[in-house]
Amino acid sequence: MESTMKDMRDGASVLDMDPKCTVGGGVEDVYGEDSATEDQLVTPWTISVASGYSMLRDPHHNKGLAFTEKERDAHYLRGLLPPACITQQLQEKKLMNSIRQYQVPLQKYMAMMELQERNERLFYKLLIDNVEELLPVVYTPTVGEACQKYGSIFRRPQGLYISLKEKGKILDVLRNWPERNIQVIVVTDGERILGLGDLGCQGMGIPVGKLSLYTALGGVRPSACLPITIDVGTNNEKLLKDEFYIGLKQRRATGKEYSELLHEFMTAVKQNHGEKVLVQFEDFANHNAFELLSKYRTTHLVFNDDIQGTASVVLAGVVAALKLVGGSLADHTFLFLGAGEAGTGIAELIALEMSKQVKAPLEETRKKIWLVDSKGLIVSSRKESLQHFKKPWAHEHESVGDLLSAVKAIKPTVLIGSSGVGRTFTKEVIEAMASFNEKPLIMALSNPTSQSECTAEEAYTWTKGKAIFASGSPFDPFEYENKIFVPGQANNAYIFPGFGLGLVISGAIRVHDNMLLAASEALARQVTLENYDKGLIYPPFTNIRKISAEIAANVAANAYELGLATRLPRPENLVEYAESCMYSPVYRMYR
Ligand SMILES: NC(=O)C1=CN([C@@H]2O[C@H](COP(=O)(O)OP(=O)(O)OC[C@H]3O[C@@H](n4cnc5c(N)ncnc54)[C@H](OP(=O)(O)O)[C@@H]3O)[C@@H](O)[C@H]2O)C=CC1
Ligand SMILES: CC(=O)C(=O)O
Ligand SMILES: [Mg+2]
Repeated sequence: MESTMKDMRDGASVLDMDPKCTVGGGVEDVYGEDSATEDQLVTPWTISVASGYSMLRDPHHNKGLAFTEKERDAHYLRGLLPPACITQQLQEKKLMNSIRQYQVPLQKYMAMMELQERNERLFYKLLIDNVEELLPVVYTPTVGEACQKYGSIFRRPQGLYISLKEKGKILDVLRNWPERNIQVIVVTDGERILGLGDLGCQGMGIPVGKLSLYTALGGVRPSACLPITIDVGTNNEKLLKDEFYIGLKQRRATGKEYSELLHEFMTAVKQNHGEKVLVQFEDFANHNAFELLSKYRTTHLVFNDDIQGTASVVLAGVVAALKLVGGSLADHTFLFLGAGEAGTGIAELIALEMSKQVKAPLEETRKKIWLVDSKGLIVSSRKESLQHFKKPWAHEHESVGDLLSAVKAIKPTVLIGSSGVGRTFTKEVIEAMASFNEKPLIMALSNPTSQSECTAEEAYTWTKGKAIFASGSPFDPFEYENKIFVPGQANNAYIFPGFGLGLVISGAIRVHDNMLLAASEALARQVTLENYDKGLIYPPFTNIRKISAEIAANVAANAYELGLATRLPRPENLVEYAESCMYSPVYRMYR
């Protein structure tokens, strides 16, 4: 092989070589791959210089028709592109026109993924400039369907797959990733993908989607983002029987086998990427999620989006809603349907904020918060049999078996859905909320749209327009009795991009609960009077980069106060500093 390479460098023509080396119509079997028999090993050579044809195929550098005349000359692009030179703005217009032609959301998703693989900057330009329109395409709800069908829409692998097969070799696998300066990893094991359950290896759509938001909404460079799926098998029978399933066809590893693999992963991450890489756990089932978070929060920079990010975004919405419904946090009574990661995570952060505000112990403020799980209201008589994360919520009360009875018994002012089960806020439940509340706050957090506890239309009509409503997946504005109601989107996408940016720019080495409060506070104060007038408790996503910079600055400030920041000296103006660090998708000019 070496002599062949040398001949090439010395200018020997491919045609001078043994013509028998060429098969299947090819004329350049420079590396002898075609001539190798099937069981003969060959080296998969790659050309790494970004110029000419390879530059057009490289999504980090490709600009398509936006390459200027000068660039076309300088980078061997003449003839490889049609003559027209157009601007990035025109490319954007053309692509938006074409994406809008697709009627099926999954087709839009695939068009966006194809763009991301072809021209990364254009992908991010589109996403940033059209965020309200494209968020439901690259994120919830469409990403849920994409994960369900990942096996059949899968073209090129995105992200890094670490399966049980890689046990003992995870550090090597991490080193296979082409980028070196990773700042944020989003990792899932695919067991609780949105409210869609165990999608195994096909859950990869989630880390990929979350990280595109890290870049588009939070300004973290795409090359600093690494999506990872850990494949320990799946208990999804349908996938196990699917011949096109892309993951390990075995039931999920549990216990020691699971925790050893995860430990090897966490150790290798720190070894390969250092102390300051942020690992965001995403869509793990709750029987692993809480344990992973508590195990690694003291040794790594880790954050569980479903427990902590969701808590921060919901607290912000509730605090903002106080301007509409009145009273302080401690004046309200909360009832959750769903006592898992999201439910108990939110409950704990609300109780923490309340305890800071009223200077009362957490044990006291928790009493303002009630949760219902699949077995009914969580009460003290159930304590022995409850999972550990539910125990703090087992208050004194008689048994209550269902949500409607719980609503009638507790009379909450705020009703939060985090069950993953669609249409569980029935007409009776919502009417009951409206019967004893002037303005009931109703949050249907479950994703995707099919799992939402109720629709915006149901919340507004069943409360006769009294509800303040927000949901995890977006709903269109709804007209009721000649008034337009605009539902907010209570989704952790408001928090994690800015939160992560704040950790990155301050060089934080650990996540502290106060940082979640800081992020929440920064988000709540972005809601304007104009937003409130429309019934919104979150600012629109159109301003998300500004919002993310504010969140990042607040989180970073907190990291400095707590002595957890390593980027010294502390920048004077953290908002400006955060903004200056944010990735811009505008094309760079090439020399
Ligand atoms: N909007 C957002 O930003 C976010 C939304 N979510 C959404 O929240 C949902 C739940 O996520 P997560 O908390 O992680 O999931 P978990 O599996 O941890 O928790 C689900 C909870 O819902 C309960 N539950 C399930 N079915 C019913 C039912 N029919 N009636 C009453 N309770 C029920 C479960 O009860 P039991 O414990 O008895 O099994 C469990 O307590 C998902 O749909 C997810 O997409 C999650 C994170 C962020
Ligand atoms: C939004 C999110 O993280 C979830 O639904 O799991
Ligand atoms: Mg999630």
